[in-house]
Amino acid sequence: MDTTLRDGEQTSGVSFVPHEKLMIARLLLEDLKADRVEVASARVSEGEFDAVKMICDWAARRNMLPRVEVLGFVDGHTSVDWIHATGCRVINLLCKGSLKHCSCQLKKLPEEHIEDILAVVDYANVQDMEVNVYLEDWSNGMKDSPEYVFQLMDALIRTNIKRYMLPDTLGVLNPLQVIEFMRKMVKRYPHAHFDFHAHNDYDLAVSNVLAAVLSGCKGLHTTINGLGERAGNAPLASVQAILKDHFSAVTNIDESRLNDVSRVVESYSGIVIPANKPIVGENVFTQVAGVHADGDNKSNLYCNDLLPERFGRKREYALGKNSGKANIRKNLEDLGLELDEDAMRKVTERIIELGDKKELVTQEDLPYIVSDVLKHGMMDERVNLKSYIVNLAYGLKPMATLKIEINGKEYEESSSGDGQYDAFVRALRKIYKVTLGRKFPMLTNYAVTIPPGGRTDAFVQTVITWSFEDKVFRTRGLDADQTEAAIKATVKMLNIIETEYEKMD
Ligand SMILES: CC(=O)SCCNC(=O)CCNC(=O)[C@H](O)C(C)(C)COP(=O)(O)OP(=O)(O)OC[C@H]1O[C@@H](n2cnc3c(N)ncnc32)[C@H](O)[C@@H]1OP(=O)(O)O
Ligand SMILES: CC(C)C(=O)C(=O)O
Repeated sequence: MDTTLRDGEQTSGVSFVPHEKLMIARLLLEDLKADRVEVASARVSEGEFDAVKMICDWAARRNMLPRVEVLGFVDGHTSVDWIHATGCRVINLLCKGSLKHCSCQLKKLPEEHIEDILAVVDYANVQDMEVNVYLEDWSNGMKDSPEYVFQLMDALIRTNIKRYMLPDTLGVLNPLQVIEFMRKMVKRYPHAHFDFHAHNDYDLAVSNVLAAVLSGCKGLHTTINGLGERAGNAPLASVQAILKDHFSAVTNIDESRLNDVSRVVESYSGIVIPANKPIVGENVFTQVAGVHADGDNKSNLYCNDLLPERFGRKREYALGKNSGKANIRKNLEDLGLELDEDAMRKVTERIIELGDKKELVTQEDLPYIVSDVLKHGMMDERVNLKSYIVNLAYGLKPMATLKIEINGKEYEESSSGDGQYDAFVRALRKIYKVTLGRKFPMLTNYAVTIPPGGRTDAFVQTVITWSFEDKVFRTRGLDADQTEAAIKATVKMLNIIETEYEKMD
């Protein structure tokens, strides 16, 4: 069960608007094929009600409604009515799984809490709703008050509750404890369906999920990118990969869509995926060391079962001070370029030199480096920025005017924009789209790095990611001025796409 839209939204700073929730629910159910999704908590807000209703309307049209779940509270009729009115037919009832929570938060005796839960379950049944229950703080319950957990379970097991969802609410368990506690539950209630809900406070969420699987638990809760309260939940991508590769488990998840869905959630949540996050991080399929690239060239010696193509990704070979000839050869191959041994040595030396100065070298930089090192016109520049002015004035919109030569012809254009670079790109877009009638690439990411040290004259590196037709590529600009660095990266992009325009013409 994926709970990106409920626990994932409990990540500090994350709030999805209804159409984003609907889009993510569709991706989870239709593209990734998650078995179940928890999309909200009841009573939260009007916006949340609208979002759940939109998701349920959509799911009902596709016969997926039983796969949509909403968390509700032990509050008489209130949560059940709220959820029922959205069209959702599954309530995940938040019950207290430790004596401490029952007595300190609800200020109830166990018998009173059980009575309240049974009343909600009865009412949900009358409304024809399926009921799952959370035993919130179950992990501490098993440590400190197991007799309470069993008293609760003994009462609930006599009802038609479908699933018992066991959360490690504060992420305090280790895998050995998960095995011990989960086995106790399975032994005492052999016919019950248990879900396990991990939290990552000790970075053990994924390990704990696997321990739960080994101990007889039947359902797992995950989120995209591991979003969730505090340190988050178990990330779906990692759990899926481990289940398949280490346990030969079969799930319905379509791995090839994991990366795309992760990117959508990254963008809607605003929580950037760490570059080293397994499966979906930017760097995890990039070999850096020259020895690795060499081994891959000879016999894929540095590849494991996590082949990037499984997840809709591609292996890359970084360029920098740890590069050897093999990294460079791999990148040249991708560009359809070939160099002799001497040229190869010179280009390798230059890349190492740049890497030593902390400069990032992208694949798109390679033709320029080759051209520069070999002093011949390999990189024939068909787009030249002749002149430009960008200005910033208090109280006025930034303006840009530029003159550019494209395939020997000069064009001039001006535009205002939300910032200097935005004005520059708008002027450029006018030339490409209006004057030349061409498509213009979409800027999908813009990353600025400033070396530490607080110097205002330091070089700024701007790396822009573009998407054009079915290609995604990055260009880099380096300058003491941030706007100029971005403009340099943009002109590199324009030269790269010239060949694409040629193919289209
Ligand atoms: C571990 C988890 O992730 S639990 C996730 C639960 N989900 C959420 O909290 C969703 C977001 N929450 C909200 O929008 C709000 O907190 C609401 C609408 C649920 C309640 O809001 P408020 O009425 O303002 O109460 P508030 O947030 O201050 O306190 C929570 C109340 O719920 C009660 N409560 C706690 N757990 C439960 C439960 N399982 N069932 C019923 N009531 C509960 C508390 O005792 C407290 O009641 P009190 O005010 O009578 O002391
Ligand atoms: C909703 C609750 C049970 C939860 O997310 C948790 O306990 O971690």
